[in-house]
Amino acid sequence: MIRVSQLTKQIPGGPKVLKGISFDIEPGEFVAIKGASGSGKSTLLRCLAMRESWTSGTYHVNGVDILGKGILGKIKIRREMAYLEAKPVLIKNRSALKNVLIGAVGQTPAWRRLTGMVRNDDYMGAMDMIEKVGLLEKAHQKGDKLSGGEQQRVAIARALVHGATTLLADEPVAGLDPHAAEQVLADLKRMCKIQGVTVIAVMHQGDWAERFADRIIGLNNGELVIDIKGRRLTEREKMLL
Ligand SMILES: Nc1ncnc2c1ncn2[C@@H]1O[C@H](COP(=O)(O)OP(=O)(O)OP(=O)(O)O)[C@@H](O)[C@H]1O
Repeated sequence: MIRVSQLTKQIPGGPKVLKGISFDIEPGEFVAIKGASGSGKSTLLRCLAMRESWTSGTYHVNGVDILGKGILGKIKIRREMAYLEAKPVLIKNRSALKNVLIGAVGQTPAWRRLTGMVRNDDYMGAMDMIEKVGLLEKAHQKGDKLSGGEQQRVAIARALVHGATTLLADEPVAGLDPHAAEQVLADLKRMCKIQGVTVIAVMHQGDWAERFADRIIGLNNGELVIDIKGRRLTEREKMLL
């Protein structure tokens, strides 16, 4: 379980971007973060990924005090949680399969990324995951020949093959056409349901959050103003975001 208590983020000499945010997230939940531009969504996600320092608050993952553990806490987060950017960074001249096998920066040793060397028995796991994200027929296509949605699905497969149990995705369907966006979100949902993967995704545009997420957390000016499960936002709640 992910337990965040009183997370505050003050930019030195600047604004207080997050103001006492608290929530618990169970394994296998698909949580969407909504809020207007500048409300603090990306900062919250980066704090969960430990890519941004916390000004105050406590952060427990499966009972481990992440902030109390210093660098070891950061390593645990990097190992167990994958941060997916809106535009995933793939190695352009390597196939989807190689990209999944080699892993992302921070997940895989540099020598392995540079040489592209992989163990034979890793292939099976990677192909399984590529099949789960519906890209079996594109497994040997080069990274730069994949569409935006396919690249995002390779990034999801890559994160899961390398042991991530939580995906932190910042606008994973931004810039995708509706069909591709639907495929990416359906993949994420399937991973939650079948594999028990936890997904926390910034999804402000359209009604994607209502359609795919189990739960919506809403931010307004750095404060958590909405936390609902299993239903759509009411008109009044939409006005808060
Ligand atoms: N390093 C920083 N220095 C100064 N201000 C910052 C910094 N990081 C974030 N902010 C400010 O904090 C606020 C929240 O930023 P954040 O990127 O988290 O918002 P967001 O909700 O993700 O916005 P968007 O939907 O536009 O991406 C913004 O007003 C932003 O300008």
